[in-house]
Amino acid sequence: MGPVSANLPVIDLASPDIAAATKSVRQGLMDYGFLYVINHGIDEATLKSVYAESKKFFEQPMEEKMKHEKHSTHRGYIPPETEGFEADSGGKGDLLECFHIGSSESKARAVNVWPSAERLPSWKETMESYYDCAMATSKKILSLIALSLDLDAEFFQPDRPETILRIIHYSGHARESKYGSDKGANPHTDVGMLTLLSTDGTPGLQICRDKDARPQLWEDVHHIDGALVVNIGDLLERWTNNVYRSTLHRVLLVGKERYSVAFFVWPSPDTMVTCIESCRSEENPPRYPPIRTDEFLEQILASAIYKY
Ligand SMILES: O=C(O)CCC(=O)C(=O)O
Ligand SMILES: [Fe+2]
Repeated sequence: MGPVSANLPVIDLASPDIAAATKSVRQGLMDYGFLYVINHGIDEATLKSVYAESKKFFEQPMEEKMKHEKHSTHRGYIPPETEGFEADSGGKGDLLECFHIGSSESKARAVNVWPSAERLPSWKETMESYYDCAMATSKKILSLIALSLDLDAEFFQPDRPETILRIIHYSGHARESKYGSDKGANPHTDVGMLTLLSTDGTPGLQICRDKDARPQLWEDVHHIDGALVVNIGDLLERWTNNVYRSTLHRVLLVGKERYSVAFFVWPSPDTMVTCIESCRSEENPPRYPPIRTDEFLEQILASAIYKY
């Protein structure tokens, strides 16, 4: 059997038919935990400059990139094969390299690190501008998700969101691996509330809807021009009492370089995550006790393969 394609719903964020959009969001998050969004408000020129700047950073010599290596507050450059170790992958980390930028109003007061302004004069401005666009788009999606759960549209709007903008580069070839890694990104779920993903169109992203099935069935998430991919993380899965799914995904290498940009949104750290009313019933009683967002993230990050 050849590769299977995931048939994710496409949500038009500019559609006046909110009821229809809400219904598709619900179906997509129940079936896949993944969606496409179109008319998302991030224009092509913005994305183009993000990719151009991303390329400029990753093209630099390793020695230059390592000057910005990620520090204890998770901001900065992460070289290949340092993260994403799967429990059973025998020490094979992700082949991707990436750069993390966080929110400036973060609880931890973590400071961002930036490439040298002399070498890359437009880098910071370009990424900050994308950050703002991605946040505005994420807020629109969070409204639809809230409506899809019979909640007030504002329910998930974080007042002090914790976010990571992750600029990613895949070299495309496993032969560059030092430790025998063979995946761009090992199978994982995202930990937070919402992920907004843009790619340069190069394939490789796959999802597995039933992580316990053997053999696992991996479905390709194809690129759609003009669309962004959205998925939810473990925190929203818990909040919805497992009604919405935080789906396992990975990135295979396809023999060609690949660039992508992921934007991870978490609620404010003091937000209580308590089973949403419309997600509980006699047949589906609450599975988890209430927990504060920061406590949940602390617990889950201890076991997750990604530490952000
Ligand atoms: O690069 C991609 O397409 C996905 C990246 C991803 O899943 C992640 O960074 O969590
Ligand atoms: Fe992910």
